[in-house]
Amino acid sequence: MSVLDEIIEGVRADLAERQRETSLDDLKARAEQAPAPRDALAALRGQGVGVIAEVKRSSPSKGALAAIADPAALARDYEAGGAKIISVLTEGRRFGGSLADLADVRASVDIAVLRKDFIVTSYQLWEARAYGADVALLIVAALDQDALVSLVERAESIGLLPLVEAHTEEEVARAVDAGAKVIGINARDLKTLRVDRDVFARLAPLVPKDVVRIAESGVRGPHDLLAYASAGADAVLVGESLVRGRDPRAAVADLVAAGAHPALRQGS
Ligand SMILES: O=C(O)c1ccccc1NCC(=O)[C@H](O)[C@H](O)COP(=O)(O)O
Repeated sequence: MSVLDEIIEGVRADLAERQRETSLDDLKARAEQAPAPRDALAALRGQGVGVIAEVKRSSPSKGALAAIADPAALARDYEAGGAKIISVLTEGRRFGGSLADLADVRASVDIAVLRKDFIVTSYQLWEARAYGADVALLIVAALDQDALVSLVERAESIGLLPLVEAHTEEEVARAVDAGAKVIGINARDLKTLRVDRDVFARLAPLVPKDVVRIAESGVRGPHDLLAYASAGADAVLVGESLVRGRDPRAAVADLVAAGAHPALRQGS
């Protein structure tokens, strides 16, 4: 069984527990009460190469990364540093996250928030919206094509922007066929956990020009942002280097400054 399969097995077990506790109707009612979605697509299409800053306590590849007692305070630092979107890992077993983190972060910042999890059912999309997410991650490798298409449509119908994540040529083609407006290319192979930053440069040309391209994983500092930008990234998604650093606000600001360089993209 691959790491991704193991993660999803745990996600399904935890999901079954939550589904026993909260009916879909109750979840939909909560989603109705949630604050209106923020326009993440406009943010991503704005000037410069944007930064999506992640709240990440631990990971399967690195184990414990940072305690993060107050995810909302970290998110406010990210926002003050100029992040365009906050990513919140809500998977509990391997990443130490929760839906409570998502709600806390969303209530504490004025920018859009991504639910980063292993979404396999529409119930999780309703959860994402109910707890305040504006964007939801859909991982192509975790879904068959019918499920991917249906989750992209369902996400959009309830006001979530789907960020569709691909790792291979075939997965990029599936993301495009599913109608993704935003495609993330993850440098981390979810089967081996190896990070290969060159994957982005190889796959980005396969993404149509009108689709936002996000480079995910492996950003250690401005030099990696600039490399991804020169390969066509509209934004980068950064976790580990921000949560491990001493000053997350300054680290985001350094990335944002690099992404605002006049030689890079000027928005669409
Ligand atoms: O981070 C992991 O070890 C991991 C393992 C298996 C599935 C997903 C995983 N990470 C999720 C992510 O995609 C990253 O958190 C995100 O791209 C940020 O990456 P980084 O800046 O390298 O922490």
